[in-house]
Amino acid sequence: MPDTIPVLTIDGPSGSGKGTISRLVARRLDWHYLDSGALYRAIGVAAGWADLDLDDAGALVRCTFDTEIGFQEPEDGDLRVIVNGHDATDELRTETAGAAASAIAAIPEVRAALKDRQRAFRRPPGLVADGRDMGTVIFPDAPYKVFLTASAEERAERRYKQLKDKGVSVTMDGLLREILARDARDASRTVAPLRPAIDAVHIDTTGLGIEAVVGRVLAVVAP
Ligand SMILES: Nc1ncnc2c1ncn2[C@@H]1O[C@H](COP(=O)(O)OP(=O)(O)OP(=O)(O)O)[C@@H](O)[C@H]1O
Ligand SMILES: Nc1ccn([C@H]2C[C@H](O)[C@@H](COP(=O)(O)O)O2)c(=O)n1
Repeated sequence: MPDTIPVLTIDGPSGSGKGTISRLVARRLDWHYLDSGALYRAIGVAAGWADLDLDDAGALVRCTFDTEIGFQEPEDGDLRVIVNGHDATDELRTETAGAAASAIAAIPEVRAALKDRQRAFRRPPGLVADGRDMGTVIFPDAPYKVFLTASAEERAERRYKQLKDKGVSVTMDGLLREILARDARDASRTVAPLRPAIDAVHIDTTGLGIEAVVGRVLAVVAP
């Protein structure tokens, strides 16, 4: 039987604004929110804690089954991610965790093991799901699909500003290289590569402010 709970999928490359926009749109719609990248990041961080080799697919698949991941959303604060009972939110947001997540996400059995956990987020009155394969693999029947992009330079600038505000020392060149490497790995893997669903609305956010993007995404749900 088709699932009648509405889902808005927001996919796109790193730094395109998926997380920021998805959270704001979910709040405006009063829908649930799934940050699917946080699940892959959590496995990456748990694998690091257990000192696992990122080339050991078997160990990473076992780690995926064994890792407990919880989300807490305080009324006025950012989403907190709890990994095996520890608040790992800040560790999850590092570039190291992002790169580990991207490597682990290329393992088909890890992706398969996370499918049902992601689909369980589909609860009334609706869900905004952000990631790389939300519209293509996890919620292919979603009635609303968006693919966000922005130039690699603008995405690197956004990340630079974000990290600088947090007091993290990085260079624009280094960030641009990391973004291009992550784009290439996420788009070239054989299972669920980063790509738009054929029925996704494309929004290029280069030069667009956050509120303008939120408005365009909301217009996809309620034209
Ligand atoms: N349209 C926009 N204009 C300017 N800055 C933006 C815009 N959208 C997002 N940002 C900023 O860019 C940074 C990265 O955004 P965000 O983390 O939402 O991207 P993302 O696509 O979820 O990245 P990742 O996939 O790596 O988690 C944040 O600091 C955010 O505030
Ligand atoms: N649906 C998803 C979500 C994330 N990933 C992988 C690929 C990303 O580089 C990495 C981190 O995601 P982010 O937090 O930056 O959105 O996790 C994926 O393959 N599929």
